[in-house]
Amino acid sequence: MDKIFLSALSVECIVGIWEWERRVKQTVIIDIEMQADIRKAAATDRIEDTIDYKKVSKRLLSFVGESQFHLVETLTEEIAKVIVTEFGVQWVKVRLNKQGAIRGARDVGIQIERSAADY
Ligand SMILES: Nc1nc2c(c(=O)[nH]1)N=C([C@H](O)[C@@H](O)CO)CN2
Repeated sequence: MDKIFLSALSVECIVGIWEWERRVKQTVIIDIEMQADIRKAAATDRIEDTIDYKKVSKRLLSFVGESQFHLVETLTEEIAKVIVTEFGVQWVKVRLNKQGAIRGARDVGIQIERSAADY
């Protein structure tokens, strides 16, 4: 399975369950893997024949940056739904890291895999 990946996309957003987190944006770091058959685009050399990862990154920067979810679970799920439903991706893996959220731990977050059949 060919994949297009986008690693360490850093976005500031409102995410958290504590009162201060509803007012102060925090940084989440997002890793994406998308199933993609890259052979047609490789043969035609046309961006129209593949998933434009720039468009995906711009959409995620906007969606996540404007989001105000409480749980990282909800934010991660909604990111996967945007990618599958808006970009015609058949399978996606999303890993969301809320770095620094837990004292003594560098990383904490969620990793999910979703397919078009899930929506
Ligand atoms: N499973 C989860 N546990 C916790 C979350 C979360 O989003 N999912 N969030 C928090 C706090 O917002 C924390 O990130 C900041 O102190 C705690 N537990």
